[in-house]
Amino acid sequence: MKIIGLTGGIASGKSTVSSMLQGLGAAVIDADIVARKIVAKGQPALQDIVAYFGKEVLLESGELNRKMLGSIVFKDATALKKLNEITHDRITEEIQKEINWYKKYQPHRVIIIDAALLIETDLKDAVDEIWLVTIPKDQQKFRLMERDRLTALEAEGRMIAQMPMEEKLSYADKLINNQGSYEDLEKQVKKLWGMIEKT
Ligand SMILES: CC(C)(COP(=O)(O)OP(=O)(O)OC[C@H]1O[C@@H](n2cnc3c(N)ncnc32)[C@H](O)[C@@H]1O)[C@@H](O)C(=O)NCCC(=O)NCCS
Ligand SMILES: Nc1ncnc2c1ncn2[C@@H]1O[C@H](COP(=O)(O)OP(=O)(O)OP(=O)(O)O)[C@@H](O)[C@H]1O
Repeated sequence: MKIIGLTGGIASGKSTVSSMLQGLGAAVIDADIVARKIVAKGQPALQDIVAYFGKEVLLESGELNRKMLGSIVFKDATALKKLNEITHDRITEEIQKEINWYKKYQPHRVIIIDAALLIETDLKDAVDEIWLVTIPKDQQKFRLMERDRLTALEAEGRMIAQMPMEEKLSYADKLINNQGSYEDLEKQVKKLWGMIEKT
């Protein structure tokens, strides 16, 4: 079983690529979904978040107010660092558990770990290969603003919270260029999938 780390900046197209790979037969673990799971109501990570950020970051239901926490951390590097300290080890641990579950109960030839912060965290050590989705900054910003209905300033805040793409290049085993159409993207994904099938 091969474990591939699929990474790239926010809104570069990772989820689009991972759903294409899922269609071709890969199992996908999405770090954003895992990140939601570990801050669910009653989880220790949520208690740590409330202890640091205060009850204001909770909705009336007692769940995390993600929009509010996002608006705090993506314009305050110290707050983001604290949130990362609370969440990252727990996310990596949960992903490792999910990998083990797949190995035991539902073996797949390929598992994709879809994670924006794969290189920035210990997750890079859990994968056999790193695939990087690349996109020019302007296009990334445009797609991010469109998808999440963000202002230019909000989009920039999220983009600069991540390692620049140029720095990620040296970690990548394969590059996927998402500058073109969905069809261009799918062609590249199918080609990479074909290469795995041959190994
Ligand atoms: C700040 C939070 C509450 C905002 O929630 P929201 O629902 O608005 O966004 P969502 O979780 O869907 O993330 C969207 C994208 O933002 C980017 N992002 C998320 N967290 C971070 C972070 N800590 N640093 C940099 N970029 C991040 C990623 O590209 C991610 O795909 C949430 O992102 C969070 O809890 N982040 C900390 C956990 C984490 O690092 N998750 C990313 C795992 S790879
Ligand atoms: N080739 C493409 N042409 C046009 N739009 C695209 C293309 N690829 C992706 N998109 C769009 O760009 C946006 C970002 O893509 P996607 O959600 O896959 O990014 P992501 O890297 O998973 O983001 P995140 O880091 O937030 O999880 C989405 O609205 C998606 O539909």
